Amino acid sequence: MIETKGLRKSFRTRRGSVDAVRGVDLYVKAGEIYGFLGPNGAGKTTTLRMLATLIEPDGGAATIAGADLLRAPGEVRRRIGYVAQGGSTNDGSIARQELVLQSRFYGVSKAESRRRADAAVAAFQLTEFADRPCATYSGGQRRRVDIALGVIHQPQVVFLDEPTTGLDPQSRVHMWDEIRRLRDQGMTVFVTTHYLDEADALCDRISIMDHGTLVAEGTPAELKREIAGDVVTVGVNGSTAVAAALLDGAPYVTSLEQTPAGLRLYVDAGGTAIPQIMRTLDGAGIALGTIELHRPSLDDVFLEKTGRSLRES
Ligand SMILES: Nc1ncnc2c1ncn2[C@@H]1O[C@H](COP(=O)(O)OP(=O)(O)OP(=O)(O)O)[C@@H](O)[C@H]1O
Repeated sequence: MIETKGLRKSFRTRRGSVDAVRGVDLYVKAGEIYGFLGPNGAGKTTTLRMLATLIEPDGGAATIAGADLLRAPGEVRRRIGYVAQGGSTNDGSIARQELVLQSRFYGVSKAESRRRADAAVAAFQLTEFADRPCATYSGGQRRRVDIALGVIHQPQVVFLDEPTTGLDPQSRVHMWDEIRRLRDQGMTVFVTTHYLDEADALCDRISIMDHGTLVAEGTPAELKREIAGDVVTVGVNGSTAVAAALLDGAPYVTSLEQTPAGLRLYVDAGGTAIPQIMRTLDGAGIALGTIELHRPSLDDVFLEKTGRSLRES
């Protein structure tokens, strides 16, 4: 649905030039939620704006929903929706009217535009406030209106630039449901985010960008598995040294450390290793105190690829 090859963009500044995007190859499948993750200034928005035809790439190629970005940007524009970081509503506008206008803008008849606006008001749960000015909406309500506006012309692909930034946790989760609903209707969703938990919970696949290039791509689970497997911490009632001797060298344990709290085991897959660890200890008459599974986070992936933490950057 989206394919790019060597996409790049530099900006001239007073001090010289900034290579914002330095050759990005992306492949986004139809009907998936694709997350684009990276620290501030990584080049996410610049990439998104190129794909949404808002700025011209300096080089490379891209096809979006079957249309060529460089040769047929007008065609790309008709097939996509774009929701900017700050949204596009102003305080005085009224959601239902804006939805009708936006639909009319895409050449849809008045009657059909009204019908679509009513359907969007129901689908995005805007009924309570859709006929009041936007100035009176909460942050989450306003973001829902922004997204409803971005998809009123029923695009094949929608680009969402940080749709949940600034929302409280409950509104963020609500927004995830809205985004999943778009995917379930067959839309391809390309979403940028700073939030690791969001990328993890929401996205079918993600890529991580840093300094204008992609440093990792895959499903959240694949990326996390790729780096380290899982960690299981075990506390035993009795001799930790005996438990360590029993578990060290077990085929399902990659490596093992003794810690003040007990044992730290590195395993390929915690879900299968935990029952085996429990059986081994039980068979030797060692009473288990605690056992916990820790899965590596996307931050660990970023740390592994770039040498620094996404949270700190
Ligand atoms: N119009 C511009 N002129 C000069 N430099 C720019 C321009 N737009 C972006 N940049 C620079 O390009 C780099 C990438 O910026 P971009 O906005 O794409 O990053 P981002 O990953 O979206 O960051 P954020 O998460 O903060 O939105 C940054 O160094 C930024 O300062």
